[in-house]
Amino acid sequence: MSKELKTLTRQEVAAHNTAKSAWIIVDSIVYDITNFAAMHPGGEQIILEVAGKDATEAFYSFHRHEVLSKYKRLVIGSIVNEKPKITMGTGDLSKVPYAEESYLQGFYSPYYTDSHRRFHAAVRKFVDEVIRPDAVANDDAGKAGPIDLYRKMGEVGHLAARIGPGEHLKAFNLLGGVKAEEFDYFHEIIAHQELSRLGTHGYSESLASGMVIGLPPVIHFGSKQVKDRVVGEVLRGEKRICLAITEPHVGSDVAGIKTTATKTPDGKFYIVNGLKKWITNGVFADYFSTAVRTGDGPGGISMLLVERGPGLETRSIKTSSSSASSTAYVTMENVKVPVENLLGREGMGFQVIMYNFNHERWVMIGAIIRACRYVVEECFKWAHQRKVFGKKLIEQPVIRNKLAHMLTFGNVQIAEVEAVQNWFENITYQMNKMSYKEQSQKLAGPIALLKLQSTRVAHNVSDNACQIFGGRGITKTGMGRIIETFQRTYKFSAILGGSEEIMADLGVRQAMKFFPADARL
Ligand code: HEM
Repeated sequence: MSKELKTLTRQEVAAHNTAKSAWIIVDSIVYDITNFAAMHPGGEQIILEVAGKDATEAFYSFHRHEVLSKYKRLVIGSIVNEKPKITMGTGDLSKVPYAEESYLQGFYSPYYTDSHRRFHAAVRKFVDEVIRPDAVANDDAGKAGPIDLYRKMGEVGHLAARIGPGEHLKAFNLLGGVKAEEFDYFHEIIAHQELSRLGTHGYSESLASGMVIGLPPVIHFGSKQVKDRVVGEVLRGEKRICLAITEPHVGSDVAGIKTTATKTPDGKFYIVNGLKKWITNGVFADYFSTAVRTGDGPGGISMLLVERGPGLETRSIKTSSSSASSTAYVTMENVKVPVENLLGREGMGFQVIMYNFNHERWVMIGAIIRACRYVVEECFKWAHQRKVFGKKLIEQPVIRNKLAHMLTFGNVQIAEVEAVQNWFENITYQMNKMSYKEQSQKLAGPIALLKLQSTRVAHNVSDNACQIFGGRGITKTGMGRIIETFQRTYKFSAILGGSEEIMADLGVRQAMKFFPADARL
């Protein structure tokens, strides 16, 4: 039974100013901390010092707003004729400048329509209500999203949305009432970015990052028989898939993979032997879209859908991210795979892998930009909450300068996060307009360069955010939680899907292809 809340005057609260009866006011709500004080993680004395008083400012100097929702049991009432000023409802848009993409903060956009806004509002609500409540605890505990959460994501078409526009969407009632026909890459990126906004890198990764890169090879290159069996069950969240390309000795240089697939004499199976490393979601995956060697050289690479079974083992790798991402070391020893599970033709593996690389990198760019934006929001809030040397941080020019560096690019006043966002939207628009073939020809270079630029921006954002948060920026719990996670995990995007160095080289090499023969200084 819920307890009855009182309406109290500030004088009434002031009378409860001792350890025997201690009440405090935080944002017009009255908390009875009498029994809690001795258990208070920040210490008994500090909290009793404000007994009987309005402790709003003191509270927000040391705690995230979410602490209050965890301690609702301490609430006994509210101050007469006052209402909370700090309202953060689930699913709400942030009003902090630059905390949302500009189309969500009252600016015009040539790209986003009502359909995108509807989709955004519904995805945000779903993520905040269904996924967010356990995200931090699971990320801390290294626990991946459970299969029933996958199923919920499947039911509302969130998994299908993360694979992008296409026929596969027709089987789902998409969030926001969006029709499969109107769904484009701007819708898709919303589905990815809202997970990035959780601020729990490992846990967010556990929610189907493996599928985002592992399922497209099946959709585009699988035989009808394999597709009919696998695509639906993965998109409904019943089974899970990952992409298995990298090996202990092979990272960005895919041509060097050593895992072999040899046909049995009757031609009915491949026997797969080899090792795969850094396989996101591999720990719990049922399916592995796997790069194997069926011959020599780059033309000897093929893609196979390997299913979990005898001979295939996975173990968790501890990375800087939470173990929730379920990144795996995979051993395949004499794993028997039906030849029907070949994705594309034998020797076509390189094309199958490359086919999805642009999309994968584009997803990663969208995710890291959104994570940067979240960090900027945290810094803005913190700079307004935190007082040092008698002033709010935001009143210190040095802090404004650091914030400016996140929002600006060097001395040129172009917003760093906003700049990459704008280039990103331009590329996304090209993806909506171009055929897949045209995208492959024209966008590999720009996407590579933008990925490089976005992770460099992330580097600067992380660095400045850490300085602004000080010790809290390197503390896992409390005010700096998001910053600590970000500085520990942004490097994933700078390495996975092609390292910054490879991206730089690829970007310039692609531009060279279009360099006119008659151009001279
Ligand atoms: C409803 C009232 C309050 C509740 C439920 C509460 C709860 C908590 C919790 C859960 C933490 C651990 C924070 C974390 O690591 O996430 C904490 C830390 C702390 N609290 Fe409170 N608190 C309350 C009020 C206050 C007030 C009024 C003050 C100061 C006057 C205060 C001062 C602190 C300090 C100094 C810390 C340690 C912060 C740090 O590690 O940097 N608390 N409190």
